[in-house]
Amino acid sequence: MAYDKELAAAIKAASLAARLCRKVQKALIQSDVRSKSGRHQSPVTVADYGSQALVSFVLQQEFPGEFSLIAEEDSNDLRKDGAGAIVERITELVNDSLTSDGSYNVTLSPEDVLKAIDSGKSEGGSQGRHWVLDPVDGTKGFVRGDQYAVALALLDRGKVVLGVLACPNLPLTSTGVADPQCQNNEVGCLFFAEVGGGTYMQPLDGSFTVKVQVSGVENPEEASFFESYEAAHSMHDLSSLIAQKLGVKAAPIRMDSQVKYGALSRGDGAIYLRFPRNGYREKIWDHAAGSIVVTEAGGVVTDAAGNPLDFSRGKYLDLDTGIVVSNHKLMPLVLNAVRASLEEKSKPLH
Ligand SMILES: Nc1ncnc2c1ncn2[C@@H]1O[C@H](COP(=O)(O)OS(=O)(=O)O)[C@@H](OP(=O)(O)O)[C@H]1O
Ligand SMILES: [Mg+2]
Ligand SMILES: [Mg+2]
Ligand SMILES: [Mg+2]
Repeated sequence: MAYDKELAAAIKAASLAARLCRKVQKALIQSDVRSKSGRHQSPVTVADYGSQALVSFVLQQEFPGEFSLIAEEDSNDLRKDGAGAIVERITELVNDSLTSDGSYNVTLSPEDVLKAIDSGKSEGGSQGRHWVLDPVDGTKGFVRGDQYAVALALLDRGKVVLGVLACPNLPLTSTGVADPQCQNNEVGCLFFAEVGGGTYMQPLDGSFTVKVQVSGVENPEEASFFESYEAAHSMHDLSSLIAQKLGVKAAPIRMDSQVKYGALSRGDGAIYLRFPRNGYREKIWDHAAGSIVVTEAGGVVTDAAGNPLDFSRGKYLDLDTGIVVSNHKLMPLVLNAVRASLEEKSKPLH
């Protein structure tokens, strides 16, 4: 396939980053978590920075000279007075991960780490190739001890051509995967997809691979749906109205991050509804890897009006109100319910 070399490098980078995150989540201490400066404060941890430095370093080693990365974090807060100790801690984590892997015989300095983090400042767009990274997607979930993902994708001329989602806390076994190799209690999955090649899942150690498919459910009454764990990230009252109109019986599955896309790609549920509050602009790194993982598994990802997501316009996805995911059979029904619910919500109260 056309992007096999890139896919192998992405799997390697995301697996290493996932191992780093796992180590941090196990030992998470108060000083590892900071609030990002700026108007919309959100948490960021040594794992977010360490993961971004590691993925950026590995990709630059594998593809020297032709490197463009759009990633969530930057080193601004790490270059402020008093951040020395945290930069040391990140550097140590990154070097430990590189040593444990063994394929790169290097020790990075704190400045190398800061530079690696800052090489994620590309603007993306519709020309050329760009890597897209969310080093820890679902940082709130990560801090809570719940679900999170390392999400890495490649854009080629504005289209997502491969995606890797490492989900260190997602159990391998699901109701949707009837493979005897998966019948254990192991936790930690990696999903990967290349355009035209389908979607696959592995345990984090890569010891086996299974092809996955989205749910084939056609009757919405039998479908269950995913939404954000955080009520501030998606309007739960709106998704509940949509589910009611569809006749969905099951309670929503609330889960942090793009792990929702991974779980959906193997049929754990059939629908994902995401409705951020007015004014929120979606970033490409929150959906690029997840969307190809679902579409290559036979699903559809659109905005609330049914339009495909456009990853070619820079770091934002400019879209109509929300993101909706399901299989092809359910999609028209889901979009009708979305339309009806949005209309109902926008009617003035008497
Ligand atoms: N206000 C608001 N509205 C919508 N979305 C927001 C908002 N604030 C943040 N974010 C982004 O949501 C990312 C977390 O993904 P989810 O929303 O799927 O997970 S969660 O269940 O809400 O934690 C989260 O990703 P990370 O920052 O990588 O954790 C954010 O990019
Ligand atoms: Mg964040
Ligand atoms: Mg994110
Ligand atoms: Mg993030």
